Amino acid sequence: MAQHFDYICLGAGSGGIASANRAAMRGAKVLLIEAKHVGGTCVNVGCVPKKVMWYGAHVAEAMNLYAKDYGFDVTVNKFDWNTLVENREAYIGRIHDAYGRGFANNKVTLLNGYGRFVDGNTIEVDGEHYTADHILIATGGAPTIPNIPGAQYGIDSDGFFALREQPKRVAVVGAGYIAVEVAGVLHALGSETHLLVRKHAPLRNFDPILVDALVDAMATEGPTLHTHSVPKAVVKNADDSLTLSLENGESITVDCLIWAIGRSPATGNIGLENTEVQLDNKGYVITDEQQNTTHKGIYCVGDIMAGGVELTPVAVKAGRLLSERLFNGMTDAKMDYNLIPTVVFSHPPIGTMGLTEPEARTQYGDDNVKVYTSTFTSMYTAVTAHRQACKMKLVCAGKDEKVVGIHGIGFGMDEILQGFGVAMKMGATKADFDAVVAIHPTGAEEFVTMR
Ligand SMILES: Cc1cc2nc3c(=O)[nH]c(=O)nc-3n(C[C@H](O)[C@H](O)[C@H](O)COP(=O)(O)OP(=O)(O)OC[C@H]3O[C@@H](n4cnc5c(N)ncnc54)[C@H](O)[C@@H]3O)c2cc1C
Repeated sequence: MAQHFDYICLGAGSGGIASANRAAMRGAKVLLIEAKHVGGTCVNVGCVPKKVMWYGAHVAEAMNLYAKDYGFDVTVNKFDWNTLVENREAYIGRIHDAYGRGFANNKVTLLNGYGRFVDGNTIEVDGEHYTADHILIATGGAPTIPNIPGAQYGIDSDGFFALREQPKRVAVVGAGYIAVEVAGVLHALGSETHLLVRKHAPLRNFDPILVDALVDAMATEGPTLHTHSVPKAVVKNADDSLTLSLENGESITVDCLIWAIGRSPATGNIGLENTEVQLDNKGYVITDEQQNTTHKGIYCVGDIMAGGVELTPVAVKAGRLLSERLFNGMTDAKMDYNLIPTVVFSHPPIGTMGLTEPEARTQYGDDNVKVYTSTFTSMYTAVTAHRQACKMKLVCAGKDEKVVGIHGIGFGMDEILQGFGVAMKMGATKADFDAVVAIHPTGAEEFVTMR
């Protein structure tokens, strides 16, 4: 006989865990099903290992680019990739343990296995049936591999985190933030790194000030950027190296090829044909603004949601709000997908929120947009031979100069943005920004002193 629960969460990634825990805290009997590792993409092959590698890259940059001018006579005998990876995985292990304690405290039942819908109320895992009044789909996504000859010789971002040896020469293909971050880390840690993008620059949808500054930083610091580079085929050579040929006739030979060209939703094999859940033409689950799918009693949050924003805190917040609605009487609870701040852990890091300048000009008209910018040398690098620029922009709209976009690239930007996000969410104007006394000397103070 099927075991019955109030709520089943399919997928124990960012969204599933957050929703399961919150539902259980509100008294629901919850089953959380996970096919691989608790924590999903973010904890195992996303944000967490990525940020650890980025910190590793920071240490390398501090020693290689800056230490000397701060008076340190540093001799680096070697860098042991495996030590970094082992310490990273041990940390992830501790996060897994913490999840386990959380589930025990909240009385969430965790089931290891691959779940499929049998019908709108039933999930099957390894031949057993589990029923629930409410079911959440939070199965996330997976990296996309291009459909070209020899593509299988490359690895994806999951494969990057599985590397137990540092590649000597590596090509990262992709123009999104994952490609930029992976390439930046490998370069800083000492791999000869090539970043190949289809068009004229990476992160093309970001504000131009960020794109231009990132391209400038790559030109002086690396990795080597190859623009207008569309992959055509990959060949494995006798010495195990890989030659990637491009549609523009060029080719590049490396030891490791990483595809970072985007992600696809994990909706293909979960039995949705046995429900009335509708997908869009790319396979993402269609929901309304309260995370309801087209099948009553089935919900969806996170990376597989059509029109969503593929970030961990978005999945977490949507999952929690859904549980508050279903199990705590907050009938109006819904996620606000507007004005979501985000950071790219590039070198230097990028922080961005709201409209880019071109978007604001289209939305409000040229006459109603005023832009403030600031360019300076990050003080961290002001005393060193190697200088690094910091660039910031405020995009303001209307007579009251409401801040509708905030963009920055430079040292510390990853930690700067969150507080400004609060201000923007509250509808702050340029005058509100100016009314705040600057914190000196910081990079952040530029955002409240722009003329
Ligand atoms: C390299 C990389 C770096 C990233 N960096 C950041 C970052 O810095 N900041 C940020 O906010 N976001 C980042 N992200 C994005 C972030 O990881 C995702 O937005 C987030 O994990 C989405 O959560 P989710 O719950 O939708 O799905 P996931 O976290 O992907 O979880 C889905 C889970 O469902 C499981 N599953 C799938 N199908 C089934 C099934 N049938 N049965 C049982 N279980 C199943 C999967 O195994 C997985 O564990 C990064 C992603 C990548 C790939």
